[in-house]
Amino acid sequence: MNADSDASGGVGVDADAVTGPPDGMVDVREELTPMLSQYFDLCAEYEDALLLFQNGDFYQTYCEAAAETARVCELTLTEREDSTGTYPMAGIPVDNAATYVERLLDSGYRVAIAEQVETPEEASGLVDRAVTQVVTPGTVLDDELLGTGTKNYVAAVRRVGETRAVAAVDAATGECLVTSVADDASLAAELDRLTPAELLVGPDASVDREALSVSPMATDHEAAGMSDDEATERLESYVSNPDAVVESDAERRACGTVLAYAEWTQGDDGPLEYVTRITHYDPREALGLDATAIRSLELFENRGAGASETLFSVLDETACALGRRALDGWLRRPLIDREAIEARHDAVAALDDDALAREEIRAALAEVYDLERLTGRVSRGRANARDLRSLGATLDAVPDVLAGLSAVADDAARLDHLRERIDPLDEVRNLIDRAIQPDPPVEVTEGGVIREGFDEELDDLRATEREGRAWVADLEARERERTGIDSLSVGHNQVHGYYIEVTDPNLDRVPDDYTRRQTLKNAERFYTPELKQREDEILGAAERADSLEYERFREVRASVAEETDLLQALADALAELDALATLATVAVEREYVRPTFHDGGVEIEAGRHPVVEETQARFVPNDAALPPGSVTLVTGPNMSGKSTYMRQVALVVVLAQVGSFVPADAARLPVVDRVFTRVGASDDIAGGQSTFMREMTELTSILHEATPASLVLLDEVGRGTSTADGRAIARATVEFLHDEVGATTLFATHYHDLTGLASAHEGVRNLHFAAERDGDDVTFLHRVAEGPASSSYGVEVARLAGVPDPVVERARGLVDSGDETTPETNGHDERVQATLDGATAAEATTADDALDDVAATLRETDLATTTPIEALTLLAELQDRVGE
Ligand SMILES: Nc1ncnc2c1ncn2[C@@H]1O[C@H](COP(=O)(O)OP(=O)(O)OP(=O)(O)O)[C@@H](O)[C@H]1O
Repeated sequence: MNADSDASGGVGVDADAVTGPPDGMVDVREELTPMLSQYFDLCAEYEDALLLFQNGDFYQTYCEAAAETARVCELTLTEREDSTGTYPMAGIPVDNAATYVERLLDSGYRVAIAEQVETPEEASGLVDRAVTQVVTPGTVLDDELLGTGTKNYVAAVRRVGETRAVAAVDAATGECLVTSVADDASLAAELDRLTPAELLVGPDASVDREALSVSPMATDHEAAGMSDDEATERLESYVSNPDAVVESDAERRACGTVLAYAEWTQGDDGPLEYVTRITHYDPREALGLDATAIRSLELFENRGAGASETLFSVLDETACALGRRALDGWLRRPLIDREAIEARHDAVAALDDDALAREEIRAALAEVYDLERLTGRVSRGRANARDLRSLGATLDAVPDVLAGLSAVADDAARLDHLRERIDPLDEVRNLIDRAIQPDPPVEVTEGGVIREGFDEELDDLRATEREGRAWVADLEARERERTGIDSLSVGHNQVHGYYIEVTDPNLDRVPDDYTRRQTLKNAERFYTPELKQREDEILGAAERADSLEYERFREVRASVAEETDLLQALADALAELDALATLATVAVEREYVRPTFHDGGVEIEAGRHPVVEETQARFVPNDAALPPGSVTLVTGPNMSGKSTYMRQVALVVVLAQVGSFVPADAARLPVVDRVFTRVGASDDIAGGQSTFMREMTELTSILHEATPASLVLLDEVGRGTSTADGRAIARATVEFLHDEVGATTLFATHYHDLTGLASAHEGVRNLHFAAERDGDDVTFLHRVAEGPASSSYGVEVARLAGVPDPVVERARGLVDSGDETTPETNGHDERVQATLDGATAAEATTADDALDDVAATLRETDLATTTPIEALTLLAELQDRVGE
């Protein structure tokens, strides 16, 4: 059904041999013992999952699945004997299954967990087992397996006509999103942005997985909800009026499919109660950042060796997990609605100004647990008493959050809105506080969960139990006195319960009402009718109290679950507040300023790179003034700061639209619709495609998709091919962007002659970075300046490095004979013009190639580490080459 996924569902090893009914049992199917027969059936029912079969304290696997589980989880492979034969067996301890399940997931398996759904006492014969959960990469619920920072989506893609719809569910929080796009490229971009852990592709749709930069597990699932009717029905079990949520049949089907699958993974017993919000969004309502841009701007991932700082890590001063995920989402989808952006700026400004209120809010938010996921667990009936306590503690913090929020001096509409939405849910809070013990055990069936005073019947039972135990505790003293045996003792063990122990020498003094219970080496153990009766009372009361507690606990949990909607709304509001307070904190700590918007170009005063400035002892701020639609060529030696500059411009733009203040002294910006990046070939990770091919593919999408409202960063386009071709492509690209696209562009290049384009095109401008001498060292000032870099900056750097004058002069002469463009004159001779016009004579081409060769060598030479002798040798070599 899933055209794109391979048969193994993305699993690395031969998953079919591991999942499904074990081959070794097929022939003896009818003779299997009832338990193995049950195992066999469940394997057959969940054939694309590795089945964990609970047997007491262990989840067992058999046959090939056992061998694979033992291998992946590094467990011992044992055997199980049965009348039909001996089967390999591997067991995972139920108590810490999470880490093993994680390993299985990492190895590409989905894991079906078949639990005992009745106790051996309840069972008549074989204990009943059922799959209560299928753990898949996209539907993991266990906190231990989920990072707190990001959402974990399972997504489904469906297509009707040209409409490709994507629906995604975050199973841990119940968030459900749906959207559509009109072509495959936008589909890939949207999936890249969602970064689903798991992907279902409907029979009507296709996804080019090669085009994705994420690699979700491909799921080939016979989900219901594939037809329009089924999907509608499925959707109606979540929202009463699906048409208010979905905008097309494709979206309806995508929602139906993803919900059906999510239900299946949760044991397939009806709608998931915690999925209360199905949100439709339009990708065009967010600033378009595709995976390439997210990667090259290092929003979440640092690509430098050994470096770990990213834009997210610099910003992430969030107080709680809710805020962390909100901030992550904001960074993936900056806004494009100016009003909405400014509303965030207003809120950040208000929080920025009021340090006291801000810190009060943040201190209160630090007490907030992961309310989104806790609520998910409560409504799934999976929360334990500790979870309820954490939920209660979160609600306890809410009045403080509100107090802080009310104290904020300045007005901001977003903050007002949050004040209205943040509801301490007093009833829920009181209920949890009254009902649940402050520090309850993990197990909810063994007592110690419900507080005294909450339930009279329970209190009575506990009192009976306590009195009984007190009576037993005093028994030893009483019996010693009655019998006169000083060594008499009262004890308890699991097998025999309470007993009175008398050592052999004293046995003649044992009273008549003692009944023998157990004989030891040097002593006898007895009970009395009264002790027996008390014991029964204690045990009876304890047992009834435990089960009553469990009952009460479930009632409390169910009434909290009734408030799922409100709890989720509260979680959303706290998340937003944390994200805003974080942006305010970062703005204060790192001296960011509030940007303003206008209809002109990008105007940044003393801008900084938010990440590089963190790692650089002295970061040099730079201005940027890019008229709308201009193409700015950035030249300068390697390591002079070109990439950093270009990225910092883009990051300022992105941050501003996230709602953040920006690292600059001032910024006036347009609202940008998309940020495109195409960075140097050398930065590419070797993929299946040749780097040049990849570079050209990326360039194609930029040239097709950029609009006059886009910001484009191009770093050394054309580098991956021959110099002549590369230069030609670079020039044609500049011209096309300038003449046809009109996107504001920053273009870093080593093709020096491109800088001549500035005189022919009004919108093409030059900026450069230069190097200077600092004592004996060459230093890069990292300061941007008008005009192109000197055509002979390599030679210039050689001079600064201390290469002897005659050599420098000779080199300069050689370069000058080819190209005399300098930053001062900003001119270009006829030869350059001829090259630009493409009308180069064969003779000139040969000379060009030699010069290109020299220029390339000069560029690649790291002068900072070149000794004078090496420089001399190099120059001699260059001279030879030009001489030829
Ligand atoms: N404005 C700045 N202030 C201080 N240090 C800077 C600044 N800009 C860049 N740097 C430092 O210089 C290094 C090189 O910068 P960058 O990578 O931007 O140079 P580049 O000109 O793009 O080089 P290449 O042409 O090799 O790609 C950076 O890693 C950073 O440490």
